[in-house]
Amino acid sequence: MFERIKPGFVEFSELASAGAGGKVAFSTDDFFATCENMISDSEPIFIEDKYTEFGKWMDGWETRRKRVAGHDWCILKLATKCIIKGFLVDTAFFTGNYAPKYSIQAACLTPEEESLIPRRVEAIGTASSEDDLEQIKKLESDKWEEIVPITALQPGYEETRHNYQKVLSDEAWTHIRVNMFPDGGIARLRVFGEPRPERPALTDIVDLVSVVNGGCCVGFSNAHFGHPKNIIKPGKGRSMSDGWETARRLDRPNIIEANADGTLKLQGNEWAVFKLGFPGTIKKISVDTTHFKGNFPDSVKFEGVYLDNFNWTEDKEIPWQTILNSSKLSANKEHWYKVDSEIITHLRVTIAPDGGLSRIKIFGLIDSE
Ligand SMILES: NC(=O)NC(NC(N)=O)C(=O)[O-]
Repeated sequence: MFERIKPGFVEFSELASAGAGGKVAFSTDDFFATCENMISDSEPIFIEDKYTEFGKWMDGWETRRKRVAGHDWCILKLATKCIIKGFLVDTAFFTGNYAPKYSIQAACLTPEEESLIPRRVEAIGTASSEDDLEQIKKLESDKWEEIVPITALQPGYEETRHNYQKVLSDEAWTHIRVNMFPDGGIARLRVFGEPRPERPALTDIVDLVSVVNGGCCVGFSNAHFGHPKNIIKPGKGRSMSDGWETARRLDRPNIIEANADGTLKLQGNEWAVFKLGFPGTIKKISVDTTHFKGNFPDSVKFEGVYLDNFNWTEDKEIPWQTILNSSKLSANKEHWYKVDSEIITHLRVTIAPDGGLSRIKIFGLIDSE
């Protein structure tokens, strides 16, 4: 194992992957392998003898060897407007064909500007037409700020594939432009950041903890198999690895005892705390244990709190208020609960005694203040 020590910014939500809601808006060349692969949620793989009619099948974005001036680039739409904290450029398996250098620009595009991007057709063996390139020039305004200058990449061997890059800008962006100099392949691009979406209308019922509405995980007790930031992503979980899964508690022999009446007495629990995108009141909760069959938690509890300064730290005494009393869960299923909370800024989800959740949703109304 050559896993490098990961930088702190990987704790932030990932906001470019397809599972988070990221999209490829444009790419200059998709000859060997399409740009969509670069934002796939799965880990890249290599299949020794797999070839397409265009060349070696590669699990990433790979362009042709350029025989004309210029470089290849693409535009990605992020899952939500966000402050970018850092990137992981993974060149896995691209060895003699990795992009030697890259840079990243970012912009906050209006819907009108976004509509200038030519319609994307995802297919290997394709390249953007002269018309598309002419059309997209209209977007090459001073809006694109360089947030990663031209930087060398390392090849996709196990010990060098993970190219991390910290970002210091505090501005919020909707799109990034990834430039490869001059051409080549990138297996995966991960964008870590803090969501900063536009405020939804006060009358809309929204999932206040969803990452696309600005929610983020700010603390947890255990994330051994899967990080709790996964459970606030949109859509269904892809597999167990796309959820929050704790280790089996080491005090297991003592955690499950029977009360005198035969009911279970569970001891110990695991928790995760989330900051909501906007303060609001919660009306409906969904807890989804999809994929967790032999390891769903026995029960779940939801609590909330309004913190004036909008900050939470583990060492603070927090006056948590119950929103959903401890409720039994079952395997591989979405559970719905009606609730009626005060205005909250933070949510604590407690599972007893341990196990995994796929997704949570808290539908409610944004506070008018
Ligand atoms: N063996 C290769 O990977 N060759 C080429 N790439 C693909 N995908 O065929 C290349 O050199 O760019």
